[in-house]
Amino acid sequence: MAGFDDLASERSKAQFDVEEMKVIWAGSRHTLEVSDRISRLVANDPVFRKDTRTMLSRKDLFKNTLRKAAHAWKRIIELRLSEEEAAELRFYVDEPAFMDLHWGMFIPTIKGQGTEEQQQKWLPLAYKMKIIGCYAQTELGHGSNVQGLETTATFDPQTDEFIIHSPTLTSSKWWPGGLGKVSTHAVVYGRLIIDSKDYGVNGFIVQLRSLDDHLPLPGITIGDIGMKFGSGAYNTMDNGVLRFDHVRIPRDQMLMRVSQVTREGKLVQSNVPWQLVYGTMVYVRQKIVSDASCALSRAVCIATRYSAVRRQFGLQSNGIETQVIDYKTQQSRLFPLLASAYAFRFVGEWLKWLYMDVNQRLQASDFSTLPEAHACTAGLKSLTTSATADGIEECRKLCGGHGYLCSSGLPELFAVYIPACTYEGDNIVLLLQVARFLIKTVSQLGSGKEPVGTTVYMGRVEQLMQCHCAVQKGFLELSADLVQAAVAHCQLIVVSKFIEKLQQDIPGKGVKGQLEALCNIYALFILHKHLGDFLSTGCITPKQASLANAQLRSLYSQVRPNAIALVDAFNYTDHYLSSVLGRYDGNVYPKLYEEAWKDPLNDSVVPDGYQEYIQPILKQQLRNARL
Ligand SMILES: CC/C=C/C/C=C\C/C=C\CCCC(=O)SCCNC(=O)CCNC(=O)[C@H](O)C(C)(C)COP(=O)(O)OP(=O)(O)OC[C@H]1O[C@@H](n2cnc3c(N)ncnc32)[C@H](O)[C@@H]1OP(=O)(O)O
Ligand SMILES: Cc1cc2nc3c(=O)[nH]c(=O)nc-3n(C[C@H](O)[C@H](O)[C@H](O)COP(=O)(O)OP(=O)(O)OC[C@H]3O[C@@H](n4cnc5c(N)ncnc54)[C@H](O)[C@@H]3O)c2cc1C
Repeated sequence: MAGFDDLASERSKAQFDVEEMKVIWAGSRHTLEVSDRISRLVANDPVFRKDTRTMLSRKDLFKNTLRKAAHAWKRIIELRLSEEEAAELRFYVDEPAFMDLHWGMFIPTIKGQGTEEQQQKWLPLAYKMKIIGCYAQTELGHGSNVQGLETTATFDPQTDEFIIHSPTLTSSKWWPGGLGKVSTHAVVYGRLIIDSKDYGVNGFIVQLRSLDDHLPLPGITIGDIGMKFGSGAYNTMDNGVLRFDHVRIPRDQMLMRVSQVTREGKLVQSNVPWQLVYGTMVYVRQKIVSDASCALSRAVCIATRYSAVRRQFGLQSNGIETQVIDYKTQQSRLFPLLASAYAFRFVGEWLKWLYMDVNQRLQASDFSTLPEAHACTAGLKSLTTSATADGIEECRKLCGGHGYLCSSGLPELFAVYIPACTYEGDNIVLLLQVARFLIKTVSQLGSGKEPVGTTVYMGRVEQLMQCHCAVQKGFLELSADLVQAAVAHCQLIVVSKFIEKLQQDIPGKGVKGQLEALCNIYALFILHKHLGDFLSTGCITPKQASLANAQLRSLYSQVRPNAIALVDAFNYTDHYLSSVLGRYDGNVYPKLYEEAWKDPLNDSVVPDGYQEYIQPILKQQLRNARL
């Protein structure tokens, strides 16, 4: 059978130790063991099947998601899974759901923005899921511009309460995941008003639904915002709308780590920067970068395996056609994506470290690295999600016609992934934040303040001072170019972190060599993509450009025999991939054929509607009627 033989033969060609590469990909032997065990647990549990997801109505789809979430929670309790194992389980269930926001944003917000007392009160309830929370920041009228939010939280000194109110239609909370149908509580961002004075945006814990019958509490209007892009995909999530009509909450439900409101209605600022109100976004952006490597590697795994199974043209001496993976054009589209998946993995690892480091410093009242952490998380979130969204679509095209079938797994992966370019900060808005950070750094050159961390190279580039003068003309006017500069800065971080990874001790036969090849492919591909910029700025000569392209072609040949093993190293189960084209065993054609017959349209041989709409045409009744 073609697929079986092809992938088995590909695996036998690998020039490196795949098991050791799995450890590198996972981050450690321990993480590999956990993710391997939990992914198999999910794959073998029939409740977590996802093969009919794209065919269900929204209501059935959503109910099925609730069933899976409840089952996941039951298994987590029964098996006494650790926090790490539970997170892996939710990851491999692979279905966006209210749980993501509860664990991924509600809990981290209370941890990051709540006082010790508030954490003690709310976290045990949230950890035991006695309450379910979401993150209600975005409104109908404002998402990117957080300081433009209109929801108000007015302090009432008479009752020692805040009155949460939606004064306009555009102040309706709009988008929060988990809000529409499930959450009992939310962290709501609104304008803090004391004695008619507006103190800007802060977070408040607000109960939304009764813990007895799940009905909205008085003064609260709540619902789902409707179908989103694609079938299945992000429609498993109840993104919601929420309006408040003078809803009262106790004063101690304002998250008070950054600033406190006293019983007398006095605002007291802590010594922490006010930007910590934005802290959850930094945390989630960091997480999104690691997730980008998962989504991209998944698409690349499907496209690489299928490219080795698929044969078109080029009859060889043995009478069989050429595997499409052997075409240089296929390699030049696929291998940079393979390299990007690894690059994003390693930059994600580094970003996780950076985030932990900044958090430790914050505990010790050292706020110096916060601006850099913000710029890195914002910029890398933007770069990696844009590249991943484009990369998934490229993988679909790399799979030809079959890539367009839902059973390839790629349409749903694309539909579920693309909002990552928008949520947690629109990618352009985030790059503008990076640009501001870069300009600020440049403006300080020569003042004796040496650039550090990811901007250390700036101290070595003389022309940057002139750049600063040019930007004085107007940030907005030059913003399209500044966004490009921000992307270039982030690309430099990605490449540097890949190189730093290679400087670590990397055990396993041939593993380091493969990673070096991928790192070079990533760097040279970026150079190739932006050749015009490199040449026009005199950073490289035309001769160097052509050498770089020749080197890239030679690297593709080096990676070719290892391509299947490099995607096997992701260690994905067939359940997680949910793709007929990406099956581990390569048994593509019989399974594609089998899948087609499962479509509900094939339940009957003659379709519903035949008598009303097809037969009259064929019998020419319609035409005769007109004559
Ligand atoms: C576990 C993870 C998984 C979980 C989640 C599960 C599923 C994920 C799926 C979906 C979740 C999606 C959730 C959401 O989308 S939540 C909503 C997210 N919303 C946004 O991202 C809004 C984007 N907008 C902003 O962040 C800000 O409005 C802004 C664009 C940054 C502008 O801020 P603003 O205060 O108006 O103005 P600036 O003058 O630009 O900034 C002032 C000052 O603050 C600094 N700054 C800005 N942001 C931060 C930050 N996050 N941290 C630290 N510092 C920050 C900025 O640099 C500036 O500093 P200066 O020194 O220059 O004054
Ligand atoms: C699937 C999904 C899940 C979400 N989940 C949540 C959630 O759980 N909680 C929550 O609070 N929110 C959530 N959101 C909302 C999300 O965070 C916002 O949609 C996002 O931050 C973008 O904001 P916006 O919609 O206001 O876009 P806009 O800012 O209106 O963007 C529209 C266009 O304007 C451009 N633009 C905006 N400002 C500027 C500028 N200053 N300069 C140049 N161009 C600009 C943008 O680049 C974009 O092209 C979710 C959104 C989605 C799609």
